[in-house]
Amino acid sequence: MTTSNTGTGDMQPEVRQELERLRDSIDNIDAAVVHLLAERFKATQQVGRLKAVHQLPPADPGRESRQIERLRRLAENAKLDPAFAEKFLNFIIAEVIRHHERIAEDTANAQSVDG
Ligand SMILES: O=C(O)C(=O)C[C@]1(C(=O)O)C=C[C@@H](O)C=C1
Repeated sequence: MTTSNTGTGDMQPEVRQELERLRDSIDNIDAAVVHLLAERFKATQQVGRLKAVHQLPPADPGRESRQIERLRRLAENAKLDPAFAEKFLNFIIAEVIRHHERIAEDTANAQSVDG
């Protein structure tokens, strides 16, 4: 067992208060991020269905390059590390592409059953 302070038990009241205030703010921001991501995935699910029905490829590398370019610029202006913004977008897009592939598979299977 170490003696390092990992909790908030032995903190000065002013420090504890400031930490709580900042954490409330962080919790609100995290909630907003989750809601925004949920909305984004709702939109991409619709794109996935549209692509599947019209037999378009799940990924569009040209579109991704333009999104990354734009997001890096936005990040720089917002004083956020553009490399982090790019990694974050790529992480989300990889998940979207997995969803698109699943939708395409399900759509193809449904069409082969329907004849
Ligand atoms: O815009 C599209 O074509 C999408 O499928 C959406 C999206 C994205 O998540 O933004 C995902 C995959 C594509 O490679 C490009 C962009």
